[in-house]
Amino acid sequence: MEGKTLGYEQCEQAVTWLRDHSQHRPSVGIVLGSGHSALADQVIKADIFSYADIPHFPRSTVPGHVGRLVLGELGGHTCVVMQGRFHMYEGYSANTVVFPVRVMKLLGVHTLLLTNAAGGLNPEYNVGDIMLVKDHIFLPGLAAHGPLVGPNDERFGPRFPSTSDAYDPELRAIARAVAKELKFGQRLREGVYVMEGGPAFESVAECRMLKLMGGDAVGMSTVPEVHVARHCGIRVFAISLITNLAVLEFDSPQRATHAEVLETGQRSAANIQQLIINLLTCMPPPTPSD
Ligand SMILES: O=P(O)(O)O[C@@H]1C[C@H](O)[C@@H](CO)O1
Ligand SMILES: Nc1nc2[nH]cnc2c(=O)[nH]1
Repeated sequence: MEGKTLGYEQCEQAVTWLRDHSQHRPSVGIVLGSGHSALADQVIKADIFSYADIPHFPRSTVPGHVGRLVLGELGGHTCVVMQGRFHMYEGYSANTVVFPVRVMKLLGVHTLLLTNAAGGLNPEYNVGDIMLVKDHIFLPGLAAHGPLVGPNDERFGPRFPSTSDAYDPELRAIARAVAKELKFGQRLREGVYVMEGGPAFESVAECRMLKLMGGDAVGMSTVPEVHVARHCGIRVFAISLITNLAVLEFDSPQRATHAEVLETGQRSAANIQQLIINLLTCMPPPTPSD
């Protein structure tokens, strides 16, 4: 496990660097998961930075995670877009995984839109469905392997934040209306995302357990980012693209693969992009009180 703690001062240094290198002052943050990176190509007046050039930023190591931060205009908002995220299974601590979200906070971001690729646990789900995340089960977090473990920095938020209200109901309602306009029909779902540590995909018995626990989809990310975003008062919206179906039968020949995850991501890119851009367009414009 990589051990350097990235705190408030390191966030400030990254923010200073970004403000020196871009005129954009983003109010919306977007994190693009596996196979979703093409959305960043839609950003207008884009300033594009490799993670390698930004002070204290970790490096992307996963195929499908480009490793660039894009600042510019999207859907009428000034946005900062992560073209690729960090995962705990890459060997990064939870503190490192969430560093960019804290940088976003200090940049002035008040709303965070997260995307991920996930395996469908709910038997009604199909590959290509888009699930609005209404809640989560944070398996590493339940065992104190979350980003808020350790000394609490009150400049970010309180010691004991609530997570029962993590996923903003108003943004989900707008997304449902947008999906209706886009005629997504049954492809639009709303459910519970389970985060496991990875990098191995789940065994059949594990998939069965996660389904019994109330999970609709399973993945390896997102919830650490949600925890720190809510900790520092950022409004959160998250979607999972169902890229594959969890294997729930012991004698099934089906296997989850990262190649299938990326392939489904590419096939569904247009739908995800339309949903996010239309959501941004319908989102109330940022006000100073947000
Ligand atoms: O970053 P996300 O959560 O979209 O990536 C998922 C989880 C693993 O990183 C990878 C497995 O294929 O996709
Ligand atoms: N853990 C997990 N992560 C995924 N990411 C995309 N598909 C899956 C999956 O089936 N399981």
